Amino acid sequence: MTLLDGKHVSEELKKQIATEAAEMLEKTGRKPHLVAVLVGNDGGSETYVASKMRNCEKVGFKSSLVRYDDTVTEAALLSKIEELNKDSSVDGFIVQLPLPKHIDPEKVTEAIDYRKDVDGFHPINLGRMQRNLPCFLPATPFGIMLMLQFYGIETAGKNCVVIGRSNIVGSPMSILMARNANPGNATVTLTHSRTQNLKEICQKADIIIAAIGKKNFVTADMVKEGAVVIDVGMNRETSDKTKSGYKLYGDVDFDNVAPKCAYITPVPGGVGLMTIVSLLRNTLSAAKKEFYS
Ligand SMILES: NC(=O)C1=CN([C@@H]2O[C@H](COP(=O)(O)OP(=O)(O)OC[C@H]3O[C@@H](n4cnc5c(N)ncnc54)[C@H](OP(=O)(O)O)[C@@H]3O)[C@@H](O)[C@H]2O)C=CC1
Ligand SMILES: Nc1nc(=O)c2c([nH]1)NC[C@@H]1CN(c3ccc(C(=O)N[C@@H](CCC(=O)O)C(=O)O)cc3)C=[N+]21
Repeated sequence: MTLLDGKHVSEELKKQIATEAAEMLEKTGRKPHLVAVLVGNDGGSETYVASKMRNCEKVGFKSSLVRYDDTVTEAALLSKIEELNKDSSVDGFIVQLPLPKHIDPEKVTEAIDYRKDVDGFHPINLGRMQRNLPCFLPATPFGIMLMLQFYGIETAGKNCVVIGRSNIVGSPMSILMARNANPGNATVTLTHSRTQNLKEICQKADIIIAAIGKKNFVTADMVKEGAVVIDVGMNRETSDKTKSGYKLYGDVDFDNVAPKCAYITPVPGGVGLMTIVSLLRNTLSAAKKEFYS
């Protein structure tokens, strides 16, 4: 069993990003600039956004945080997005999800200029991804592709089962794995809460990508010997044994599944770190106008 080490891979990819950012500064006098919009004070979101900002500094980007109380109106948020769309000092921005119930995430996503949509959630980026056209790829699925590529894991012709069909992880993941590209060219089954016989479907999988949001959902009896298991889950439980006051669990019963796997990602230290590096990659691409002028 080989552990897919998100810490190692993300550090390697960040070196390359830092080099390119330094070259850009040299040539243009500008740093790539990412803005994160955070509404409310959800513990997970606070941690992830803080980590995104910290990583920007590490690779020589400028980063700014725009904070709102969870009582902010949808109109006020949309008007901020309009302002960020027009601000030429901002290369890319993200609105951290989830949003409070009174704000429609679909409206917010579509309001973002697709040329600054470094999360890759806008329908234009989604459609361009499906067509294999240059675009911002959604950070988590992109990070998983980078991880597979780094370890030279063969995906062509493999049976890939994605569990979960969210807009930000499962659905785009299934598109990327099925695309005629490398990595890609897998035979993909996209499963969700209405799927029947999930266990039997998983048992046939060469690659399982779990994005459900439930601790220990993927158990050893679902996994075939020699499978590749990618665990996207970030389930936080309070704990008095850790400094942070919480402990993170993936969606996979790691202790029992890992011995059967050819490759597996740990949580923490796996996909989450790749998500952040992908966001940095997209921000650099935005600053360089690699996809859109
Ligand atoms: N590591 C990272 O960078 C990231 C981690 N995450 C984490 O990944 C997990 C998933 O996130 P996200 O995609 O946003 O989650 P969502 O809650 O949006 O989606 C969960 C999906 O799982 C499906 N599901 C729920 N129960 C079952 C079941 N019993 N059997 C089969 N499928 C089921 C749902 O089906 P249905 O559609 O039918 O409801 C849904 O499609 C979370 O733990 C989240 O914190 C998320 C983003 C990035
Ligand atoms: N607009 C938007 N874009 C996102 O990309 C987005 C989002 N909303 N909402 C929530 C999910 C979740 N997500 C993670 C990012 C980093 C880690 C991460 O860094 N994880 C570390 C540990 C973090 C910790 O210690 O708590 C790890 O796995 O090692 C996890 C999860 C991005 N998301």
